[in-house]
Amino acid sequence: MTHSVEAAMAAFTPMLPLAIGLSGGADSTALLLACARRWPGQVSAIHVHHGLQAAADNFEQHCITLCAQLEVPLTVQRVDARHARGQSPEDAARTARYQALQAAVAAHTVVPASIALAQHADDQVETLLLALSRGAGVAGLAAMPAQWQRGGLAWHRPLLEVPGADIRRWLQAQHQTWVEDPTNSDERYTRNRIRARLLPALEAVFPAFRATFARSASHAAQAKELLLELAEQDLAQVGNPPRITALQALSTARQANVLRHWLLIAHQTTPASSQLAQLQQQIRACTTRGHRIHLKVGRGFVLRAGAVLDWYN
Ligand SMILES: Nc1ncnc2c1ncn2[C@@H]1O[C@H](COP(=O)(O)OP(=O)(O)OP(=O)(O)O)[C@@H](O)[C@H]1O
Repeated sequence: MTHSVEAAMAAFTPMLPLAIGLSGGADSTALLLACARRWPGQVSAIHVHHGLQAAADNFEQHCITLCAQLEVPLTVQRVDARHARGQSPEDAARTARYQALQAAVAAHTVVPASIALAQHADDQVETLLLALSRGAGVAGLAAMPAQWQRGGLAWHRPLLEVPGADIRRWLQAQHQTWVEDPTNSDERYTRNRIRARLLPALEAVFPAFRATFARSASHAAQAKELLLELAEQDLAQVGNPPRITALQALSTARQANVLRHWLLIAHQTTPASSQLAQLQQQIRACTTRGHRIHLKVGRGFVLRAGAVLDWYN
């Protein structure tokens, strides 16, 4: 089931004070308005000024006007979101935004206990479809969590079960304006093509897709947790660096799971599916003293070092 803005707000019980990540678009404008009414004097806003588009100043101006009208303290954090090679502009902007939100929280006069972002049910479906289009595993299919802890703060997405159109209708009913992001209609971005072309088709074929896709994402999120627990136990068993004979004693799926975990937590790298398959084949074939393993994996190489696997880059 999807929820109305009112129902989602009724179910939202963050630790106060609360900061809202305010872009100036419809969704975060609605979230700020609803939260400022519900917890007067306990809500602040943070706007990250990307300087990416000419429209950035309009967003900032809207945030200043809205916060003044609601008597909500606003921090504007400027960032340089230029993207590094191999990183998409959207990813760079997102990473810079999370860092800026965190930095702005520390600079706030009243440090909030929680921070809320305004992603909604359509955003969740888009994230899930993007994950599917990349061939993601369970971790990607888990899509966006409704809450998590990071940097001593509780992060929330209270509108994650509310359809985007309902948020806009709610805002119109409150006679509240917002700024339309001009890049939202730019179909060079995959996310926007999904929104413009796929969501209407899904609506026609599976009218309940927002709720059912969200259910799948939460099943995947649960499976992701189990895989993580198992990987932690298995890594403790095979050791870090992992012993080859201990890896060989695991089933193929479990071995893949623990190898991915080892590479991520010990070396901050993620193997491509084909690299992992090759590595597993080498582990299987490693039955003699002289068997060499030396494979490109993620950002570096895995090699055999006697009885264990090692990694370098
Ligand atoms: N420039 C920004 N400054 C502060 N928070 C932001 C900014 N951009 C996005 N956010 C927060 O992250 C959430 C998700 O961002 P995203 O870019 O997916 O949405 P958006 O289209 O900007 O949404 P909205 O309609 O709220 O503006 C937003 O709802 C908002 O809470």
